[in-house]
Amino acid sequence: MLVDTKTSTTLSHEGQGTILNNNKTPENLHPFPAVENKDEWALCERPSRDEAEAAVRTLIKWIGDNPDREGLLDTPKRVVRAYEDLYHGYREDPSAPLARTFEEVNGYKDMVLLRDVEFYSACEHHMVPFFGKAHIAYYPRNGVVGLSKLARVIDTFARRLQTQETLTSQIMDAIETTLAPRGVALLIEAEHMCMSMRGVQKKGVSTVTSSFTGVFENDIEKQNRFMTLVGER
Ligand SMILES: Nc1nc2c(ncn2[C@@H]2O[C@H](COP(=O)(O)OP(=O)(O)OP(=O)(O)O)[C@@H](O)[C@H]2O)c(=O)[nH]1
Ligand SMILES: [Zn+2]
Repeated sequence: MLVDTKTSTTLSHEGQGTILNNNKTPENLHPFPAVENKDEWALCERPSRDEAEAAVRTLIKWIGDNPDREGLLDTPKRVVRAYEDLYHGYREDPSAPLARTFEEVNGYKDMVLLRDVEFYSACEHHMVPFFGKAHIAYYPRNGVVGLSKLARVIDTFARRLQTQETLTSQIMDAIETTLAPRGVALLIEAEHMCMSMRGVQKKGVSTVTSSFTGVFENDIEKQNRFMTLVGER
């Protein structure tokens, strides 16, 4: 627990965000929560742009360079702008893309599969990229969803600080909760740069996570069909 003396607000650093324990609602809150810790994210406070840029200057000095030399003068601004792009998932509602479904599909009820959806994320331990492909399939219940919307859900969660396991489970939860299909299958394969360019330095390791719900869960044949359609790796 930390106490912010400027505002006399009690802050806690448990979980993914800074939690304001009073009932005030500052204007600069991050708007959209991850599915499983909704209350926590709804209360996550955002520092000012100036504070974020000052933090980048500090890191430049920490690594041993001079933030006042010409080539680095605008770098804090660029980094903060790049972070807005790289971490845009924090400002997006993961359930929004799935809100609209199409029922006029002539009764189509079989599997819909998106194969090889490229994504980029960053590991929450080192803030270093991990990237790869997601393969996602579902059996429609009441209608189908626009294909790009499933890719948007993947990006909304990928563009946050993540572990691959959490990413997998959050994508599944969002689809289950919002679309409520008869079943969902998800396979994610990714390379973690924190394992290849630093630390243990093992290049080319593919980490694979998977999750099956609904009609996929206890049906090995459906799981095998999904894996066959995804293709031999
Ligand atoms: N389970 C899981 N681990 C991850 C993921 N991304 C990175 N890691 C691992 O997170 C671990 C963090 O380990 P720590 O021992 O706390 O940190 P560290 O001292 O920097 O570890 P090294 O990476 O081994 O140098 C490492 O083993 C990483 O490979 C992920 O998505 N899921
Ligand atoms: Zn890492």
